[in-house]
Amino acid sequence: MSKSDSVILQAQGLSQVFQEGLLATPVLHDINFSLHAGERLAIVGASGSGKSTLLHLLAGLAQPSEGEVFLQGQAFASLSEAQRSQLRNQHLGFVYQFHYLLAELTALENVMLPLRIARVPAKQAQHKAQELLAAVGLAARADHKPSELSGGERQRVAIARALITEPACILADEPTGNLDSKSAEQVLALMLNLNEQFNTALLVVTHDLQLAKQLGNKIELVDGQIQRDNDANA
Ligand SMILES: Nc1ncnc2c1ncn2[C@@H]1O[C@H](COP(=O)(O)OP(=O)(O)OP(=O)(O)O)[C@@H](O)[C@H]1O
Repeated sequence: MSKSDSVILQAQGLSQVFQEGLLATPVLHDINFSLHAGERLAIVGASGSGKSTLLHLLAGLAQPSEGEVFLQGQAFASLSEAQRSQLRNQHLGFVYQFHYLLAELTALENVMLPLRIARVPAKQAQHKAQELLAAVGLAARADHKPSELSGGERQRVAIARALITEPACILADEPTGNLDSKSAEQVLALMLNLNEQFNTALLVVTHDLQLAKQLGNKIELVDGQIQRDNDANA
């Protein structure tokens, strides 16, 4: 895999404390790491350890109590809300446990959607969406609606949709959490393949230690802090 040294996403001294009245709940404490172009990283931790909170901060969807997140060298905190969403849309793709495809649109139309929102002409968007559906092995399902696809196929459509804007980084939250083990394996293999093919950095939040192992690099959140582990033979 060709890797460059460029840092895509950087967490610097991130802490998050949720304050409700007099009750302060510290969730994250002094989180530091960088994700480079083409790198893969799993974030694991027990339920309630702060994985989703961290993912929100990394996407610039919430403000940390302390510290900063840099996406392509730009600090989210230094930007307006509109600039933050522009930066996010330009460089990040999202894959969730539930696919969030629009029921009334075909697979092709769902994949095209981010480009249509970005006002890319329909023909161009359609061509790109067809290419990506082929890349995820679903060229023959382009005209199917989500209800006519299996769970694994829907998740592959969601991955194609996340990739269509050519993001530097995919943030995935339990991407295989809703799938049977065979579909989960296929979806993981696909993400690893796309990561190599497009050099897209891949950050996956998961409970699944097997999945984390296959990603190679792992950060474990324990008591709001990082315990790092590198699995060379993953
Ligand atoms: N807006 C909020 N206000 C107060 N507490 C919150 C808020 N959001 C999350 N928390 C608390 O922060 C802690 C971490 O939550 P988070 O959802 O990040 O954990 P998680 O590791 O993603 O959990 P899971 O694996 O169960 O999804 C939990 O104790 C949760 O109750």
